[in-house]
Amino acid sequence: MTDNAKQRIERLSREIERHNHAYYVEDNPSITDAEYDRMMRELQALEQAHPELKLANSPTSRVGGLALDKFTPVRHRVPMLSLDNAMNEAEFLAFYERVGNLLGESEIELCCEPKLDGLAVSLIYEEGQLVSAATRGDGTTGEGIIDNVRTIKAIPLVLRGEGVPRVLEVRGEVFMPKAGFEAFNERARAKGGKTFVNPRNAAAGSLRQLDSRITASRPLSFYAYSLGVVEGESRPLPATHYDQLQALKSWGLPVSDQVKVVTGEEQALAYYRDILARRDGLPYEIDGVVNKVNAIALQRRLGFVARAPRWAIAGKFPAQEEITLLEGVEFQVGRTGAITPVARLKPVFVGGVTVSNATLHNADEIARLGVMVGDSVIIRRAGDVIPQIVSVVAERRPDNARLIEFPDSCPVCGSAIERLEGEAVARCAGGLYCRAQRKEAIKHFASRKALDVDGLGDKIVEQLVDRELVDTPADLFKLSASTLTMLERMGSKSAQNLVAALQAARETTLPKFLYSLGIREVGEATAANLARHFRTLEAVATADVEQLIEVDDVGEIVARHVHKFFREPHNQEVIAALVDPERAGIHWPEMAQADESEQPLKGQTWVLTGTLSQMSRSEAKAGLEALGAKVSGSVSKNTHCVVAGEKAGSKLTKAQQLGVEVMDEQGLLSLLGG
Ligand SMILES: NC(=O)c1ccc[n+]([C@@H]2O[C@H](COP(=O)([O-])OP(=O)(O)OC[C@H]3O[C@@H](n4cnc5c(N)ncnc54)[C@H](O)[C@@H]3O)[C@@H](O)[C@H]2O)c1
Ligand SMILES: [Zn+2]
Repeated sequence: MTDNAKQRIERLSREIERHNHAYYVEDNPSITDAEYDRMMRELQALEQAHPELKLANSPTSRVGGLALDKFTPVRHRVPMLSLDNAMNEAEFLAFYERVGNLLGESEIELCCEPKLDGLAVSLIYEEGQLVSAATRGDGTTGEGIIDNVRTIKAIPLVLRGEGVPRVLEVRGEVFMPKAGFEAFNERARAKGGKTFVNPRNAAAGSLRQLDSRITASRPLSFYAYSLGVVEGESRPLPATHYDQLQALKSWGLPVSDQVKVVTGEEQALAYYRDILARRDGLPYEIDGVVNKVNAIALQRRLGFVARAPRWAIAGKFPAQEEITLLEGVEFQVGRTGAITPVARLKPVFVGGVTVSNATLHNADEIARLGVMVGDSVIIRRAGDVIPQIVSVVAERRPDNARLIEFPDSCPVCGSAIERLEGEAVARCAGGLYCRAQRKEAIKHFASRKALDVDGLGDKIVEQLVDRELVDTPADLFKLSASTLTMLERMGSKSAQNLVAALQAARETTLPKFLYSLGIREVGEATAANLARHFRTLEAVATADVEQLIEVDDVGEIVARHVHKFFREPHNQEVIAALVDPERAGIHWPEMAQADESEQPLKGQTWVLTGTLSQMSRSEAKAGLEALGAKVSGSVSKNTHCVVAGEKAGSKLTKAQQLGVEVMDEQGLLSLLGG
C-alpha cells in the first residue's frame, strides 16, 4: 500500500510540475484547471496521509510559476504568494472557523473581492513614478516586464492625489476583458492563427512578450488588489484592507467596484452567491471570489503558510472548462444549406450544465484544432455562449483515433456540397429539394419575427416534412385538424389551436412577409427597408439588381440574393400559393406612402456595440429612436438588429449566435440618412 502511495505521489508531483511549466512558462496549458486542481487535491491528501513520503520540492508547497530568464529577474522584497482554495461552502466554513479559533473571535470582518482571472503583477512607484513592474514568477523572483506594463492604459505611470508614500508597491491582476478576448480569437480564427483557450491565458501570453508592441496591441486591463512594500509614508496607512484599497483608488489606481466588506460567514456566502449569479454579466472573467480578513493587525497575527496567507481564501466557482471525449461528428444542414459540423461528446458537466454537443463551426476550424474522433478535448462553456471545443489534449490521443471527414455530398439529400471561394462555409446545393433546408425554411417562416405561428414548434415541423404532409410553407395552410392529430404528441385540442393560429397568421405585414421568405442575407431590418422602398410585393419581386441597390442598407450581394430568389420558378410558385386568396390567403394592409412622421422601426429593439467612427453613440441612439426604435444595452432573442462598429466584441458574438441581424456603421448611416 505504502509503496503504491509512494509511486502515486511521485507520479502526481512529476505530472503537476509538467503542467505548471505548460501553464506558467508557456502560457499554453494542456489540461483544464479543474483537472489540474483534482490532481493537486489528490496529492495534498496523499501527503497528509503519508507525511514521510512528501517530496522535498513538492508542488503543494511552492508557488507554481517560474521566472523565464529571457526577462530581467526582479526579486520581490515581500514574497508574492498564491491563495488557498475553497471548492465548496463546507471548505469555506472550515476556513472561517480556523481563522476564528486562531484569533479567538467568533465574528470576523472580511473584505470580499472578485477573483479576477488574469495574472498577478507587482508595480513599484517611487516618488509617484512607475519604476518597476514584475510578474509573480515563483513568488520570490519574477520577470521584469515594465515596458509591456507601460502599454496598459489602466495602469497609471504617475500617481496623483494626497499622501502617496515615497515607495509604494501595488499588487494587482492584469486581465483581458471578455469582449477583447472574443474579438481577438475571432480574428485569429478567421486568419487560421493560434487562439487562446481562455482570457487568463490570453492575458498571460500577451503580457509576457519580448516585444512590447505586441502587448500594446492586446486589450489588457488591470485592477489593484493589495499593497506590498511601503516606505516613507507621510501619514499612517489605513488599518483595514478595504480602506487601503480606497487609498490606492484615490492615488489613481483602478480598483474593482465589486469589492465589499461583510461581517460573518453568512454574509460572505451571500456575497459569493451574488457574484456567481452575476458572473456572466461582468465584462471580465472571474473564477471565484477572494475573502480576506479585513483588519491588517489580524492579518499579521495570522501570517502565512508555505505558499499562501492564512488570512485569505479563494472561493472557487464551478469550472467553465472540462475535458471529455469526442465520440463522433454529425453534419447539420441549415436553412441556407450551410453545413455545420457538430461534435458529439461524452456528456460532461461544465459551466453549470451537462454538455453533450459542441459546435465545430466549419472545416477550417476542424483543421485548425487538428481534432480527431476519439480525442480528449477541452470544452469551454462560459455564460450562455454555445459550448466550444477550444483544444485537443494531444498526449491523450488513442491509437484508434479517426480523422474527421467532411462529406462531399449532403448527409440529408445527397446533393453536392459547394464551397465558394473565400467562404468558410460549405453548403448543400439542394436548395428546397433538400429536406433539411425545407424544414429550416418552414421553421423560419413560422418563427416569431416572421409570420409568428403559435404552436408550430420544431418537432412538429420535422414530423410534417418527414411524413410528406408539408413541402413548402404554403402547404401549412392546407392542414386540417384531423390530419394534425395523426402527429405524435398532438391532441385534438392543440390541433385545433394550431389550425386557428395558422388562420390568424394569414393577416400580416409586408415587411414580415418578406422576412418570412428566408431570402439569404435579408434580415428584419432589410425586409422593412425593401417594403418601405417598393411598397408592394409585386414591385420587390420584379425589381432588377440596380433598383434593389437603391434601397437603404442593400448592397450588391444582398441585391443579387433578392433578385435571384424571385427569379426562381419554384419560389414564384410558392409565393403565388401563399398570397392567393383561394389558397393560403396571406394578406397585409397596403404600405402607406412614406412621410415625415413615419416610424419604420416602431416596436423594434436595437443594440449599439463597438466604436462608431462617423457619429457618436448618442447621435446614433437619437437617430434610431427618431425612427421609432428602442435602443437597449444588451442583446437577447428579442433584439431586432445589432449595429456593430469597430472592435465589437461579446454583443456581436451573441447576436451571431442568436441569429440576430447585424448591421455595420455604413448600413446605419444609410438607414438614418435615407
Ligand atoms: N491547467 C493547468 O495545467 C494548470 C497548471 C497550473 C495551474 N493551474 C491553475 O492555476 C491555479 C493556481 O494558480 P495560482 O497559484 O495563481 O493561484 P490562484 O489563481 O488559485 O490564486 C492566486 C492568484 O489569484 C489572483 N487574484 C485574483 N484576484 C485577486 C484578488 N482580488 N486578491 C488576491 N489575489 C487575486 C492573483 O493573481 C493570485 O496570484 C490552479 O488552481 C489551477 O486552477 C492550471
Ligand atoms: Zn441537402
